[in-house]
Amino acid sequence: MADLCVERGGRQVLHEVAFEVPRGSIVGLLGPSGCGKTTLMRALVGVQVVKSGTVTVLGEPAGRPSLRRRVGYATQRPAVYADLSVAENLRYFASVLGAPRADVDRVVAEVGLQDHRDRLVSTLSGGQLGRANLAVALLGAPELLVLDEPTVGLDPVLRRELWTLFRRLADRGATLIVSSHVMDEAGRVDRLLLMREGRILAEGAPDELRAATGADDLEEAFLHLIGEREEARTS
Ligand SMILES: Nc1ncnc2c1ncn2[C@@H]1O[C@H](COP(=O)(O)OP(=O)(O)OP(=O)(O)O)[C@@H](O)[C@H]1O
Repeated sequence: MADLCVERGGRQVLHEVAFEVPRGSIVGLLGPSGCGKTTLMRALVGVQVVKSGTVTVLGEPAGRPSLRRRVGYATQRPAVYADLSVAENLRYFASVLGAPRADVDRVVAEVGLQDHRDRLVSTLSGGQLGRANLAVALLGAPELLVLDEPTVGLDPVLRRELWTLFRRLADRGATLIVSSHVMDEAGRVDRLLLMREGRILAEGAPDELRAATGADDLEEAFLHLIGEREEARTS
């Protein structure tokens, strides 16, 4: 991604964003609410109108039809049908995506919804709903997974299970871009992109960011970087 600028509602919400993501790695997109994480992800999957800049995904311009089956996207707001069961949703999306039917069982197990597969989506809890939404993105075993806050509303045990799943997928060669505003999750990724106000404030491995700022934890490192930026702006 190079020099990406995006305007929404007449206001610039991404400013010259540039970064590269190594294949087979998990990259965390971290930043406060409204900093532009979702907009950035939308640009990656090719559903965001961009003002300028280039977005290349798996060697092709973002949004190419040929990328549809190679990129999985889980939006923050669940995009599954409330009046269908979990399995019915997955069978439907599998057929739309041309994914094998056997994938339905695989993804249900991966997100831990085996006991709820025949429940109507409208009767699921928030965490179960989020996992059903995530399961759709896993259909067809895409090479790139773009996951917008996939662990929101989950208890710590489920969050840990999902991160174990993300790591397993990366070990199998998938690339994952995962957004979060929970700092304690940030340590689980290979690389972090710290965002603020539509800009990438810093990027690097969690340990590198901690070392560079002399901070004990990532929250402190983030605050340190913001402080540095403010100082540079006012001096
Ligand atoms: N449809 C829209 N029209 C106008 N402005 C928008 C629209 N969607 C988002 N924005 C603005 O763009 C900016 C970036 O929003 P975005 O959703 O990308 O942030 P985010 O970091 O994903 O936030 P959150 O963590 O709360 O989801 C915000 O200032 C937001 O108000």
